[in-house]
Amino acid sequence: MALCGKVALITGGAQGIGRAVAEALLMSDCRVSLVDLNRNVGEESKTKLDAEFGEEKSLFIQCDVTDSGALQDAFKRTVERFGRLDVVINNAGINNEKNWEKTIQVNLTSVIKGTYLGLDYMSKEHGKEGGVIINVSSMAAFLHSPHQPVYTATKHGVIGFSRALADAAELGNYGVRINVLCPAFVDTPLLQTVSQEDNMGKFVKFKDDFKQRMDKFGVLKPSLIAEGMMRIITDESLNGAVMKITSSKGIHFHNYEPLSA
Ligand SMILES: NC(=O)C1=CN([C@@H]2O[C@H](COP(=O)(O)OP(=O)(O)OC[C@H]3O[C@@H](n4cnc5c(N)ncnc54)[C@H](O)[C@@H]3O)[C@@H](O)[C@H]2O)C=CC1
Ligand SMILES: CCCCCC(=O)/C=C/[C@H]1[C@H](O)CC(=O)[C@@H]1CCCCCCC(=O)O
Repeated sequence: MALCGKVALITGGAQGIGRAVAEALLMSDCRVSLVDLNRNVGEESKTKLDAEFGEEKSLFIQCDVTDSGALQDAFKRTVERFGRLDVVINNAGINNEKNWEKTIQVNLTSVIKGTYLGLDYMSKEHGKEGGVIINVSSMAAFLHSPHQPVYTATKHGVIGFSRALADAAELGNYGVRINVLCPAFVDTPLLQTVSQEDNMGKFVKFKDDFKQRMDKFGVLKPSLIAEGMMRIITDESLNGAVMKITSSKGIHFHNYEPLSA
């Protein structure tokens, strides 16, 4: 996909991985809608991006992705403002084993809703021009931990949903590619939550073990995740792909057996 003039919507775009991806897209002359719950951080990020790329290149929309109406409205406002939609990145995520139902709502249910909204605005089924959707999972979907059972479950779910729908998109000629990105530990504010009782609940007692895993596996920079994301966005051959990003192997893909049925 040639990026100049294209429009991307990123949930959780105010900070961390989402923010790094927004910068990479703006550098490629895309226009970007940052959809995020956190108004303060979102407005701060928008101000910084305005100074570097120009005010007209981005939009910040305060939105809780678990509020279906607000998420629908965020897509509508993005298309009203920029006139099109080409890239959807369902990235907003939380780590909360105490309020685990919220974790399912943010990390899985909202990713499903964001994907279906992306299809509404981009699929050839609806007379649109096509595009690409990237759903953010995690290496927790491959290397589960005792500290995050529900977080791990949501990240497994993101992969299953995205790969099944990617096949449907191909069979149905939607013109939309659906792929998954699975980072290992990344240096963002989310990583701080692993030692907080408010987030981990009874699993907080494993916090030292968690930190040992970070020491063992290393912590990646958000800019590397943005590099992987840009590869998925631009490589038109990728559909149903699961990209992993780790310290030991860098950017690479998970190999699945071909369907035998
Ligand atoms: N940081 C890490 O080590 C890893 C992160 N991931 C995943 O990457 C994604 C992004 O995470 P980070 O950038 O690390 O986290 P982060 O905490 O730095 O950023 C997440 C953003 O999502 C927003 N958000 C949270 N709940 C929301 C809601 N209900 N509605 C709208 N926005 C909401 C936050 O306000 C925040 O700006 C998540 O899905 C996370 O699970 C995956 C693997 C590793
Ligand atoms: C919520 C904050 C942490 C989120 C990071 C994440 O998604 C966690 C993944 C870890 C899992 O829960 C336990 C782990 O060990 C996972 C990280 C695994 C990284 C493996 C890298 C292997 C390699 O370098 O080859």
